[in-house]
Amino acid sequence: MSVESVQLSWSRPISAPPRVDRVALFVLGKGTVASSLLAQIGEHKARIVERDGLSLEIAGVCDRKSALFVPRPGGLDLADWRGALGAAPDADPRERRPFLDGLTRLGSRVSVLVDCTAADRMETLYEQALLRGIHVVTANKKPFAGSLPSFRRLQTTARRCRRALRYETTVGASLPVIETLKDLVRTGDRVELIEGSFSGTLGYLSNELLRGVPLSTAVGVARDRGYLEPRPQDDLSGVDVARKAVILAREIGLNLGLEDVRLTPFVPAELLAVSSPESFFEVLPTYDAEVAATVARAQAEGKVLRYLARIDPGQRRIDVGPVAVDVHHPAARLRGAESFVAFTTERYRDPLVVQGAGAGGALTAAGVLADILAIARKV
Ligand SMILES: NC(=O)C1=CN([C@@H]2O[C@H](COP(=O)(O)OP(=O)(O)OC[C@H]3O[C@@H](n4cnc5c(N)ncnc54)[C@H](OP(=O)(O)O)[C@@H]3O)[C@@H](O)[C@H]2O)C=CC1
Ligand SMILES: N[C@@H](CC=O)C(=O)O
Repeated sequence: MSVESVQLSWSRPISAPPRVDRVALFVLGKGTVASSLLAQIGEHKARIVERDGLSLEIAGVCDRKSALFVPRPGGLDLADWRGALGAAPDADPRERRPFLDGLTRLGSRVSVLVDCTAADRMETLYEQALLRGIHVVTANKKPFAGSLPSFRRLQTTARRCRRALRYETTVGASLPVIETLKDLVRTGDRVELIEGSFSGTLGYLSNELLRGVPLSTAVGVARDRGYLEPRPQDDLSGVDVARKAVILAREIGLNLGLEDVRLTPFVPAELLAVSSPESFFEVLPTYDAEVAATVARAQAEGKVLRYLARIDPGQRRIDVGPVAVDVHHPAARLRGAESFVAFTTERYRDPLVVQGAGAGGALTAAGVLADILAIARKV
């Protein structure tokens, strides 16, 4: 290369205006996580343009009943997205393909389907998105803890289509649990044990029960703070923790599913038989005394009640349930809605521990946003 051509190629980027790439998002859900995500995008949009050269545009948003698609540069006006969605026509949640096609037609540099629901059978929609060149970011655990063949097919489709499928927030909200585990596996470490307290909600409830707060009161506060699953029975049955454990187990190559988890619920089984969330909240106070007595028994023995998960790859075994731990146990020190995940590996004989608040709309939304930005910055 001549001196002249080097000077030319240097002078161009310095004088050119910084490039801004459009990132089109289609958001599923308008609940705790989705609404925090839209608020955060609205608040940080200008800074993200300036710092990362990325213009995040909401091309569409939907709930169970309606869907709104805004096929114009700039996307949805975030000042009144709720009103606009409220006025949008009804749309069958099983038929989202036209929105995916619309998203690809926008011609943005990056398109992302963002799932902030806990809906079943989203695997099909994710595959349809990936096949159209759309990346997927999701907080929904079900597609990763459900049918093993569907989960593996999804991973293969993402790889084949060279599109990202990111689900960091499915375990520990915005805590860097999944990427940490992926890095251990990618770099050839051997995971010997994964243990921890995977539920922000159950961590919070355990702490409140220890302070003498009735279960029903504590669950009400957890709901108001946005910690609970859309179906609170999923938290209190331990199924939400079991899903997280299955997700982590599959990351280390274990072909296990929910049916393999040895699960003991957080609350008496009869309470979990109540089907709707509304009736669940009604009958909850009936169980306050029984749950308080269990906590008191552990306290009388100088122990602390925690809800823990343990994944033992050697035994191909997952255990999830309440454990009365010694006061020196790492889980005994957790505060508020904190979670922790400890990885014992060939390299980390003293476990590598990820710990911090593990639930809540703002934190989870920040994790979803981080996943979106990680994709857009790479493309
Ligand atoms: N809250 C938290 O701390 C964390 C949550 N998560 C996960 O994030 C997801 C969302 O949680 P959260 O925001 O708290 O739940 P919410 O109940 O607040 O919101 C769920 C939203 O999903 C919408 N929805 C349900 N089914 C569909 C569908 N088929 N198509 C479009 N929209 C649908 C609901 O619509 P409608 O409004 O019509 O009912 C609702 O707006 C869950 O999977 C949860 O496990 C993950 C980590 C932490
Ligand atoms: N309900 C869940 C939310 C995050 O996954 C929890 O409390 O951990």
